[in-house]
Amino acid sequence: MLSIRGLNQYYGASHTLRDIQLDIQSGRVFCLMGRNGVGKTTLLNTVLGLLPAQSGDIEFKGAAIDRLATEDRVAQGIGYVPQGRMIFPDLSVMENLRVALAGRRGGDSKIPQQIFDFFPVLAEMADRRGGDLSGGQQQQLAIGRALVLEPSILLLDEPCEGIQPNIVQLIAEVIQRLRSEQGLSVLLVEQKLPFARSVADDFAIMDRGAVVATGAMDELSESLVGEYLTV
Ligand SMILES: Nc1ncnc2c1ncn2[C@@H]1O[C@H](COP(=O)(O)OP(=O)(O)OP(=O)(O)O)[C@@H](O)[C@H]1O
Repeated sequence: MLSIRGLNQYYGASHTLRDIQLDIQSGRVFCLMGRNGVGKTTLLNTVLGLLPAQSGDIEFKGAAIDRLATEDRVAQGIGYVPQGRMIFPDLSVMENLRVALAGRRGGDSKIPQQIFDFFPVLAEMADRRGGDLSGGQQQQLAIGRALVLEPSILLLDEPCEGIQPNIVQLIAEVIQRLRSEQGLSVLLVEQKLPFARSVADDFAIMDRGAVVATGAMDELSESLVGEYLTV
C-alpha cells in the first residue's frame, strides 16, 4: 500500500529523517512510535509532500508519488489528520467538511453519510462554528474531514492528544471499523501505549530520525518500550 525506501530529510543542516524504510500493508493499522522530537510528524509531512525529501522513494499503491504535489497525493487516496487538528475555526462544521470536497476529482460531490454515522455529533452541530467545538469534537471533525475524500490510507498524527477518554474510545472504534469494514490502511502516530496496542497491527519505533525497530504490535517487548518509549 505505502512503501518508503531510503528516505532522508533535512531542516537546514539538521538531518531529521535518516534512511527511513517502512512498508504499510493494505488493510492494516501501522503505529509509528517514539519520544517527542524523533521525527514522526516530519515523516508524515514528507509522505504528503508538505516537506521536501532530500532523497528516497515513496510508492503508494504501486506507483511513485515523490514528484506529485500534495493535493495530487491526497487525490490519490492519502487522507491526513494533522497534529493539532487544524480545523477552520470561523467555518461551520458543515463548511469544514465541504472544504474537503473541493479536493475530490470527479465522482460524488456529497459528504458521505457514513461520517455522520461514525460521529453523530457532527450532524448535531452542523451549523456551529468549528472554533466553538470542544477539543474532542474538533478531533472528530478533523477525522471526518479527512474521510470526505474516501481515502485508502489515513495518516493520523496523535489523534488522542488532549482528548477525553470516551472520545478516545470512539476514535479507536472508528479506526477498527474502517479497517474491518472497508479495508482502510492507517498510519498512526501515537505515544500512548494502551491506545496503540488496542488499535494497531504493526509498529515501528523511531529514535533520532531513524527507524530502530519494527514488528507485530503484539510482539512489542518491554525492553523496547523501556529503551525507546518510556519518558
Ligand atoms: N520547521 C522546522 N524547522 C526546523 N526544525 C524542525 C522543524 N520542525 C521540526 N523540527 C525538528 O525536527 C525534529 C523532529 O520533529 P518532529 O516534529 O517531526 O518530531 P515528532 O517525533 O513528531 O515529535 P512530537 O511528538 O513532539 O510531535 C525535532 O528535533 C524538531 O525540533
